[in-house]
Amino acid sequence: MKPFPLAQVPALEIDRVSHRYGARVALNNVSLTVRPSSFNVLLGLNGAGKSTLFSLITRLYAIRSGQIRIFGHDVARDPGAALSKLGVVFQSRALDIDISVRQNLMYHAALHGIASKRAKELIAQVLDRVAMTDRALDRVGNLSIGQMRRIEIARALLHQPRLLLLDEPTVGLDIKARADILDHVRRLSMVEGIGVLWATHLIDEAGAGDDVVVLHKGNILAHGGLGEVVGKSGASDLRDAFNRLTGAADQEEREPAG
Ligand SMILES: Nc1ncnc2c1ncn2[C@@H]1O[C@H](COP(=O)(O)OP(=O)(O)OP(=O)(O)O)[C@@H](O)[C@H]1O
Repeated sequence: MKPFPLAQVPALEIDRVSHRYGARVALNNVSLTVRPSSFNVLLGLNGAGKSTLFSLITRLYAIRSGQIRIFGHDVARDPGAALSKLGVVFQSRALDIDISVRQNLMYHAALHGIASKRAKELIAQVLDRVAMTDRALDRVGNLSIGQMRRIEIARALLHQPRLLLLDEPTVGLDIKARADILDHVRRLSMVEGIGVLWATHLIDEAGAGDDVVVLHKGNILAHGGLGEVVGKSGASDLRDAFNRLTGAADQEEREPAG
């Protein structure tokens, strides 16, 4: 990973975070950093711990071990300041399908305490960012799944967050819609300087300029630029690197040292 300029506070810092459900360890001493203006692909198979990590970052679950900071604000101690900088697109559907796109966004703006006049300006901006301006008055239920995803992204951007988390945002989308959404969010990170953490099990969603985090059974196995992760594991491409890293970890689990 590129070093931080001294003045640049990380968008997200996860510092030695662990989480258990009863006896099951879901996250084991996880540390990772997301820089502003960077696109980070959090790669993990089912059960890797991606959703658990997102639940801790968003305070759905209490952080029992370790620390999480958003632009330097500790999520546990200073949640208001930390969460005001955060936008989230969860796996589950977040829109009311019986009302229009604009009504959904007005409702979300009201939840964030944004006054109606300002909300209208922000809604125009976010719809433009996801190329959905012409659908503002449509009932959400009439949109395709890909278009709904774009509106969910617009909704997450409404309060102008500087860090955006997306949990498996392309589930259920066809190849074209997937590529479009990836492209939109990559552009947001580049053009607007938003730090993005994009959780997926789809290896081909990681692109050449991205940072990659490999999470497997609650452990971070690699974190860095895509080229660096591939190079360090002696692999030919990211798929090969992922298979080598997770295969070696599984082997170690079967044959613990000592
Ligand atoms: N509420 C819960 N109670 C008990 N175990 C849980 C609970 N939620 C998750 N787990 C376990 O914690 C581990 C991590 O799950 P998590 O949902 O965070 O993974 P994930 O990477 O998001 O997977 P997926 O892609 O399938 O959603 C798994 O072993 C899972 O079975």
